[in-house]
Amino acid sequence: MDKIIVRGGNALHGTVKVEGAKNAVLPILAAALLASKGKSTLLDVPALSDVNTINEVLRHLNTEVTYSVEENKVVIDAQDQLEIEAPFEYVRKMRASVQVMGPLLARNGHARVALPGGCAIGSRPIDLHLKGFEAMGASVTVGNGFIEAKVDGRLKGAKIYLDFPSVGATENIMAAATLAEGTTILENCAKEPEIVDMANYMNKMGARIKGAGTDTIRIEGVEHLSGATHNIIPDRIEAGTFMIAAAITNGNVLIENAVPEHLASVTAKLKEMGVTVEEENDGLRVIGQPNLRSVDIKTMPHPGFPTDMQSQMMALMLRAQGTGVITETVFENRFMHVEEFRRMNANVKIEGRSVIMKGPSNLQGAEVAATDLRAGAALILAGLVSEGYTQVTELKHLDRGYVDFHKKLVSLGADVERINEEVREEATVQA
Ligand SMILES: CC(=O)N[C@H]1[C@@H](OP(=O)(O)OP(=O)(O)OC[C@H]2O[C@@H](n3ccc(=O)[nH]c3=O)[C@H](O)[C@@H]2O)O[C@H](CO)[C@@H](O)[C@@H]1O
Ligand SMILES: C=C(OP(=O)(O)O)C(=O)O
Repeated sequence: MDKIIVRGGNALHGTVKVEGAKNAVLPILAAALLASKGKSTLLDVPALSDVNTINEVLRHLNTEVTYSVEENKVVIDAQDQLEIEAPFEYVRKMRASVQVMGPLLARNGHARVALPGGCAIGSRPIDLHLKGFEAMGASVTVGNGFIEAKVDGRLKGAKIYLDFPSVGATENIMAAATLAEGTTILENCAKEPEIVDMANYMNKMGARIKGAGTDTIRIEGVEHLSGATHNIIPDRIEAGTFMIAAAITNGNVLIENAVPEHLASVTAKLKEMGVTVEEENDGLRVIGQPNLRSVDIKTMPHPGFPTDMQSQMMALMLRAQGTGVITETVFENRFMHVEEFRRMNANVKIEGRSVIMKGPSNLQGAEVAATDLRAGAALILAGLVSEGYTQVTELKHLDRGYVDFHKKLVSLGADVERINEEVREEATVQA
C-alpha cells in the first residue's frame, strides 16, 4: 500500500502546470458513445485512474478505445452496435460511470447500469437523472442492483425542471436529449464550466445545444452524431488545490493554465483571508502572506464556492487567526477529513452542516487516512505546514483526481515522498 510522507516547513516557489479536468473528461468520454459515425479524439486528457476506469467501461460497451498516456490523448470509436450494460465492478470504483446511461439510452433505446450506492461524502442518489429520462418517454425500473431504462423508438424532447442543479443529472439528460425527437428545455440546471465543455464537445459532434453555463439549456435533438476532436479544459480543482499549497506555505507559485473565471469564488475567499492572487497571461500567481484572517464559507453549486475545494480550504483556515466557519450545503456528509485534521492537533469541531475552526492551530504531523479524493489532498496540504512528519494513506482516492501530486509538490520545493510499503517490506526482508 502506498503512502505519502510529508515533512512540513518548506515554502513553495516556482511554476506548476494544471492538467485537463477530471470532471470534464469523464462525462465527455461517456458522451463519445453518442457518435455512430467517425471517431472522437480527446486531447489534454489527464493520466488519472478514473480515466482508466471510464475507458474500461467504454470498452466493455463495445467501443474501441486507444489511450496514449504520453500524449494525453484518447481516441474512441463507438461506431459498432453498443452493449447496454455497465456492471457494478466499474460503477463501484467510480460513480461517474452512471454518466454512460444517457448516451446509451439515446443510442440504443436501452441501458442497464449498476446502482451506484453511496460513498464517503454522502448517499448521492440519481433520482433527478432518472426523472429526466422518464420525462423524455423512457420507462425506468430498479431491481437486482441495476437501474434499467428503456424507450420504444427515440426519446422525446421535453421540458424538465431540476429540483437541484445537479451536475451529473444536467450532463446525463443533456447527452440523452441530443438524439431525442424534438426540443428539450432543461431548467434550473447546473452551470459548472465542465458542463459548458461537454456541450461544446457535443456541438462539435453535430448536436444543437444552447445555453450551457446558464440555468436554462435548450437542446434540439438530431438524428445522429459524429465523432469530433476536442481539448479538455484545465482542472479548476487541481488549480485551486495548488493555490492553497502556495498560500498555506507562504510561498509564491504561478499556477499555469488556471482559468481565472473558473476560480473566481476561490480567489475571492483567498483575497478576503489576506492572500495575494494575481492574474498573469498564462495563469494565476498566488503569493502567501503571514497572519491570515479567518472567513466564513458556504459551498454552493457554481458559481458558488465549490464543494470539491472545501477540505483544502479547511486546511488553510486552520492556519488563520480567529474563528472561521465552513458550511457544506452540496453533500450531506463531506466532513470525514475533520477527524483526521484533529489527529493533527487541529482545533476544529462539527456542528450540523458546519465546521467551526478556532485558529491558528499548531498542526502536528500524524498518520492520517485520505477519506476521499479531496480529503487526501487537504491532509497533504496540512502536512506541508505541520511540525514533523505526516503520513497519508489510502492514496487510491488521491490518484482518482490528481496526476503526480507529490512530484508536482516536490518540484515546487516541498519535502514530500511517496513510498510503497510492500516494496519497502520486501527490501527489508531481502536485506
Ligand atoms: C464526476 C463529477 O463531475 N463529479 C462532480 C459532480 O458530482 P455529481 O454529478 O455526482 O454531483 P451532483 O451535482 O449531481 O450532486 C450534488 C447534490 O445533489 C444530490 N443529487 C444529485 C443527483 C440526483 O439525482 N439527486 C440528488 O439528490 C447529490 O446527492 C448531492 O447532494 O458534481 C459535484 C458537485 O459539484 C462534485 O463534487 C463532483 O466532483
Ligand atoms: C467528489 C468528487 O468526484 P466524484 O464525483 O467523481 O466522486 C471530486 O472530484 O471531488
